[in-house]
Amino acid sequence: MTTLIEARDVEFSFGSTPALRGASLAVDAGEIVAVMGPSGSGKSTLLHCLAGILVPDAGEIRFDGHRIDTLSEPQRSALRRDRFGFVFQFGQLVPELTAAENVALPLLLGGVRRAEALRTANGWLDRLGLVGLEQRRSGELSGGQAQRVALARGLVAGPRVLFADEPTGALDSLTGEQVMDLLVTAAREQGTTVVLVTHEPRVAAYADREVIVRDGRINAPDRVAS
Ligand SMILES: Nc1ncnc2c1ncn2[C@@H]1O[C@H](COP(=O)(O)OP(=O)(O)OP(=O)(O)O)[C@@H](O)[C@H]1O
Repeated sequence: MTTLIEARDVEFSFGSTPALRGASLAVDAGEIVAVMGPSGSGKSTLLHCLAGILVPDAGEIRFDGHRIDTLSEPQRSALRRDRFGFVFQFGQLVPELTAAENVALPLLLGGVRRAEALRTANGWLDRLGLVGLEQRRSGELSGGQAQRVALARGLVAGPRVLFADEPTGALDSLTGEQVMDLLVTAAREQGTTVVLVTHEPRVAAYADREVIVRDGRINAPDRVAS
């Protein structure tokens, strides 16, 4: 297996509050990893460092063998746009845009023409069971529907890595499991690597592997020796 994303001895503080205190983790290409741990242990901060949103105070982050923590903000922003997809707890759809336009957004930002971007977006909405809702705005969707739109937007550009931070956190358990089913199926079909932050064991059970963050460190061995 090839390591696709790696954190080595990563430290990060918000002012005087340490959030990561020497976190190390390696995720293989195509792997689905659930990051678990108590509230405030550093899960979201770790995800943000792995995704090049936050820059660690110390340690290294590698994507595909290359350091990303040393890149400039425009370079990291381009990397996020071109290689990574994101799904957050509250879909964070743009309320003024339709479902199809929301899904098309990453393609439009990547320079794809509008008609083609919307065609691809509609294909994803279809795949995630949202036919007929293409023209709805986020205020006209249920929580589960909005989260499926957010998932479509996270996957539409064919990212190498999907970063999902509590993607089912705002959903009831049945709707959450439907979203996880769709997420895992789509990721496996595309070979997309997934880093999933969750505090719900039922959600983590969809992953290939669980790691536990405690006090800013990865507590469990991040890999079972084979
Ligand atoms: N923007 C911020 N400003 C200041 N402190 C922060 C900020 N974000 C997080 N922290 C602190 O950093 C530590 C780690 O937070 P983080 O959000 O990574 O934890 P988490 O494990 O994802 O928590 P939860 O499960 O509650 O979402 C906590 O002590 C938190 O209070």
